[in-house]
Amino acid sequence: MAKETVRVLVTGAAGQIGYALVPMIARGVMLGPDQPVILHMLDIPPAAEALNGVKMELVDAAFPLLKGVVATTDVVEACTGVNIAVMVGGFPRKEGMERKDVMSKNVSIYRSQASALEKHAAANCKVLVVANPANTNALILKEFAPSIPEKNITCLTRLDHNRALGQISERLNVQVSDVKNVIIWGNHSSTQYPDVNHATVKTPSGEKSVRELIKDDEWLNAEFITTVQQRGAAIIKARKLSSALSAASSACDHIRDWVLGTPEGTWVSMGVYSDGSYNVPAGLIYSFPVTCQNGEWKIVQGLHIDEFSRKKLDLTADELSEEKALAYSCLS
Ligand SMILES: NC(=O)C1=CN([C@@H]2O[C@H](COP(=O)(O)OP(=O)(O)OC[C@H]3O[C@@H](n4cnc5c(N)ncnc54)[C@H](O)[C@@H]3O)[C@@H](O)[C@H]2O)C=CC1
Ligand SMILES: O=C([O-])CC(=O)C(=O)O
Repeated sequence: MAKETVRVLVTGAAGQIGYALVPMIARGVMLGPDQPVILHMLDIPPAAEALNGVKMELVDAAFPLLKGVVATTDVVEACTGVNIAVMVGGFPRKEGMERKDVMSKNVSIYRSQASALEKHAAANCKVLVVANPANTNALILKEFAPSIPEKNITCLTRLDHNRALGQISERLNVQVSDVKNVIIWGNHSSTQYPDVNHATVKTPSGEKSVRELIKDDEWLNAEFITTVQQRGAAIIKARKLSSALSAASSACDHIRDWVLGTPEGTWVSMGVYSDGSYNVPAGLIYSFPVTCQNGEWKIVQGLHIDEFSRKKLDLTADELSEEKALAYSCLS
């Protein structure tokens, strides 16, 4: 039997991530090759003409799974009936800025869009915030949409997770698909902690730990971590624009695994509302290792956290607490 059509909202759809993301969704990369979709695309009036151009290209591409396109600058029309909301709209940082430098502009957008989603989205709508500062925008969205269950509001750290997999695979000269269970803890910022202590690689002689194979703790505890933390800035330096295709692809990975489930024995990183696991303060949107089943994520429990890691988990939590305070000061 054909599946019921799913409505997917992409905000900031005329921007560069939007341009990479909407064709992926229309091709089934996000929700599967048998899932029909209707795309809702929102942008602001100065981008209306460009947004219409994206809509024209979607029509021209004749995607079999694409059952309709709503392209609008009206937030209510954009949010009405959506099952999945990917929040990309906002102001990206430029070279030399930290992600929190775009705070005041973006938190006020997320506050107003929270209300529209709360009132008009489908019940049980799943929300992924991509726009920076991603964790804090998601927290603001959660606080100003109290009737959306907190488990439905997440932010993107899958790009950082995928970057960590990529660095390990390059270093070991193995397929990226054979590396798994890295963890991104904390903020989608330069304080995030990419942790390989539980990561493994599939080898012809079975699964081996990444530390055992790399045999270079100095590299793993320093250069590897800063490379992943600074990758966004490195892309901006190289492209003069922030990452787009990798962000779009990772957003698809995030939603796909959330909706369709993570493979047995594999976890992924998602920014989710902290329940105090691993002594991370409750009330922050913090990136944890999660597994997903039946459309629900669950934080992986019981992983050993050594002293080095503990400090890093706390440092990025402290930054998120500061961001939360700063966001509230921008709103008042
Ligand atoms: N979490 C992550 O891993 C990543 C996050 N990002 C963030 O994603 C966001 C988007 O990046 P790009 O697509 O490169 O930026 P962009 O500037 O190309 O596109 C942003 C779009 O949002 C639109 N927009 C602005 N205000 C809006 C509003 N109130 N409602 C709807 N649309 C609005 C703009 O008109 C523009 O079309 C940025 O905040 C960027 O920093 C980027 C890469 C990775
Ligand atoms: O660095 C930026 O501003 C864009 C981003 O979030 C990333 O590439 O991780």
